[in-house]
Amino acid sequence: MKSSHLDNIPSTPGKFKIEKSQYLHRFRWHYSYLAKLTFWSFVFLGLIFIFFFKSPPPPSSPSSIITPSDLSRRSLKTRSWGGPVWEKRVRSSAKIRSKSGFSVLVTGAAGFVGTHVSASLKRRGDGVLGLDNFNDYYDPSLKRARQALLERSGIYIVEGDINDVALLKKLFEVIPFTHVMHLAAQAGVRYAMENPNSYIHSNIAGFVNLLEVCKSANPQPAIVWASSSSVYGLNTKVPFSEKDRTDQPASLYAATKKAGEEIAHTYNHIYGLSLTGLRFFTVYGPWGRPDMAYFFFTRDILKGKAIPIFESANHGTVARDFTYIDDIVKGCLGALDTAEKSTGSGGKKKGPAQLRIFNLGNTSPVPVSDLVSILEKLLKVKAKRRVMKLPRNGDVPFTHANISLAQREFGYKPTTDLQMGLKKFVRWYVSYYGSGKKSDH
Ligand SMILES: O=C(O)[C@H]1O[C@H](OP(=O)(O)OP(=O)(O)OC[C@H]2O[C@@H](n3ccc(=O)[nH]c3=O)[C@H](O)[C@@H]2O)[C@H](O)[C@@H](O)[C@H]1O
Repeated sequence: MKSSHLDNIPSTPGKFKIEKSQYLHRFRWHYSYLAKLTFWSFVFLGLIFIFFFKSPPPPSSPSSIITPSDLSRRSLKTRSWGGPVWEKRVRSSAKIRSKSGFSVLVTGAAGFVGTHVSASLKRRGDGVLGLDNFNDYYDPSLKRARQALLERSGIYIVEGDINDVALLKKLFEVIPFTHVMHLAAQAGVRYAMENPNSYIHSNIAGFVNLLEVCKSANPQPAIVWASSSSVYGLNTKVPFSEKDRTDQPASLYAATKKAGEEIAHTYNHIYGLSLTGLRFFTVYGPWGRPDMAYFFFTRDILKGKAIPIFESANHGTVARDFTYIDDIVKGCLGALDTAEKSTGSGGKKKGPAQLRIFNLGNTSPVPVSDLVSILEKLLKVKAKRRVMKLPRNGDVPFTHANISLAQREFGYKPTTDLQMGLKKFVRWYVSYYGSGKKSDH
């Protein structure tokens, strides 16, 4: 094809010298070609240098078992655990300081319930080691603040995931834990529609990993773990009793907690693990979870932002058996104190072991609109209420606990009503975030 006249027009007008010799032209072309080649060779070598010398070194393996989840985790991040200094920290945190105290591994220790339970155990002289992956389901700076709080009382939180088998094995190698308080989980009922896999990852895969390590440990620990009131799902019989059916979960969250209860049965049956599941009823209080209604209602009321208040069909009330954190902590400690030893060892069952489920609620459901009225009084700000139909997102219209079983077994008796509990929460909230309308968390 013939070139068009446009091809002969220089890109830099005025510099085009048609009379220059062919030789000079070729020399210049070669010269610039060599310069470019040298330049790009240096860039290429530089990149190779950065790749080999700056990439993180492979972790010095304190343990030999590597799982696929470890590998994917490590490809992003180097291992933050292992070594003599780390082991010393672990030992010191888990050291029992009272006669007949326990050594407890608390998973989810930087979480809301985990922080409170860890602090309480430590106060009474038990050895406590925390484990938490510090994920960003909600503001991780709140988890870091809780961590700092625990650190001040000598509790170390190992940063890691319950899916990391090598880490769990290492922890049991260093400390023969008598108990595991398993509170690490993907919480939240509505978020399950946004990120279903996170529930499978933490509440099912993570739980199984933990049980696998516990069943092989010698001695096997007794395990107390967080189930949920949400397992009652669409039940209409009130108050909810542990004997009631729990086969109608309304959310994937509830379904994973129910699955956890069945998985617990299996590990108890095959391996003799002592397992106690606690069905928590809408736990609230200082250092709580910002994804929960009472927490973000407080934030939004202070900001003057509208709050959505759900109502069920025919303008029916939506109510919860809100339970104050201190009551829940007492229930957790009661369950730990009455947990019998696991009967197996090294993966073999030696005899039947304890398997329990308890409701931990407050036994007095309160409509969500009343919760808002209490907050209005405490905050001295009128809420902008947007009443709307309960969305089909996993929420159930009401919860109400029958707590007689926990009462009988370990004297569980909640003592804080919603009015008093929210007063303590608001006091904490204001001291932590300030009462201004600027809190942007
Ligand atoms: O007991 C449990 O097993 C669960 O408790 C908690 O779930 P819930 O009881 O659903 O608490 P939470 O979200 O605070 O909603 C409270 C109320 O406000 C209503 N609600 C909620 C949001 C909203 O925008 N408007 C509203 O009216 C809503 O309809 C509800 O009536 C934990 O989050 C969960 O992890 C699990 O532990």
